[in-house]
Amino acid sequence: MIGANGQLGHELRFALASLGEVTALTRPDLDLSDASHLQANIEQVLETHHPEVIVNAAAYTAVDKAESEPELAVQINAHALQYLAEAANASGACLVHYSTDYVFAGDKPLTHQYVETDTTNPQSVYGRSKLLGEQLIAQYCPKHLIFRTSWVLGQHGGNFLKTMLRLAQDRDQLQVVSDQWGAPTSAALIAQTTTQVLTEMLAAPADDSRWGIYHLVAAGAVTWHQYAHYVISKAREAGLAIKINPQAISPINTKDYPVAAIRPLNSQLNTDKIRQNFGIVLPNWQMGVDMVLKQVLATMPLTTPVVVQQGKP
Ligand SMILES: NC(=O)C1=CN([C@@H]2O[C@H](COP(=O)(O)OP(=O)(O)OC[C@H]3O[C@@H](n4cnc5c(N)ncnc54)[C@H](OP(=O)(O)O)[C@@H]3O)[C@@H](O)[C@H]2O)C=CC1
Ligand SMILES: Cc1cn([C@H]2C[C@H](O)[C@@H](COP(=O)(O)OP(=O)(O)O[C@H]3O[C@@H](C)C(=O)[C@@H](O)[C@H]3O)O2)c(=O)[nH]c1=O
Ligand SMILES: [Mg+2]
Repeated sequence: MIGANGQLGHELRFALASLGEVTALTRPDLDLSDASHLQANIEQVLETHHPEVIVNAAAYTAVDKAESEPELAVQINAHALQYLAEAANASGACLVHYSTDYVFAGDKPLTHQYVETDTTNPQSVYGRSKLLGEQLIAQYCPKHLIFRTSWVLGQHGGNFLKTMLRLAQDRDQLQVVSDQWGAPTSAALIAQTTTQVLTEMLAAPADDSRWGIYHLVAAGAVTWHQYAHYVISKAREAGLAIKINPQAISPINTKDYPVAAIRPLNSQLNTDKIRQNFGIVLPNWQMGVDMVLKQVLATMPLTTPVVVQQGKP
């Protein structure tokens, strides 16, 4: 597994262990930005470990920063994957990879979800780099699984949930966009589902029609504003010293939150394909958010909830 120190990488370390021995590689073990040595380095890694499955959880994920360093984002999220896919294919290994809702423009009506075959049209450097990565993997390694997910949160690494908890402790005002819709999806859910699909596919022939691309997101949809409100309210109930009153989290439009990269307004991904091919029914986004919130709060100082005694003057 590559990218073992990311949000998803941490969860994959645990989940994949049920399939066999996991080699968890981090950036110093294999640097995907090292274009001139990458092909040789990948071959070396494969010769050393002889993996049956290569899972790539490494990526350039800084969406706004990518706008100012597109070459690096495209190297890590796309060009590096051509070597990986070629080497996987040559060795007979299958390649598992992750992509994003940001490959879509997000201009579909909000009453509709994106399906795997919908036309892609990324609006950001990050989205374009991830789309090119998908295409290179599909071209160079037919035995692949690409899981498109969205709004990932986990115990380890940075994410929106942690950002909101930090801001809610420091500020008494917050503005959060309320016109982008998607599904927060926990890294643990992605890792468990990957393992479940892989368990089946490792027994499948190289030409099984189920290799390919799948949407893998929690069920339901929220705006970032609703998500922030949910997390901050729950953290306050749990005893975190929240400065902001949840009523002071203001919904704003995307156009009033100027950032470098354009995000999709509709990030809703349809998961019928993974259900039809593998019988996997994904839980609501709240389940993963509650779980991660509990894990994150366990690392923070909480005030003892005030016990109100009843029946006394
Ligand atoms: N985060 C999200 O909201 C979403 C993520 N995805 C996709 O899911 C996958 C996992 O994302 P997530 O776990 O959140 O990402 P993280 O940003 O948490 O982790 C990415 C990992 O990639 C590693 N990495 C970055 N550059 C290189 C490099 N040059 N060589 C080797 N490793 C590198 C990082 O290493 P280091 O720890 O050293 O920095 C980090 O451990 C990615 O493919 C991402 O595009 C899809 C939808 C949403
Ligand atoms: C911190 C903050 C963000 N926002 C907005 C900006 C943005 O539209 C939205 C989410 O902010 P983030 O910077 O966390 O979002 P972003 O980094 O774009 O998250 C994306 O990451 C990549 C890797 C993916 O693949 C996507 O699925 C998605 O998870 O909330 C506010 O409105 N107010 C705030 O105070
Ligand atoms: Mg981000």
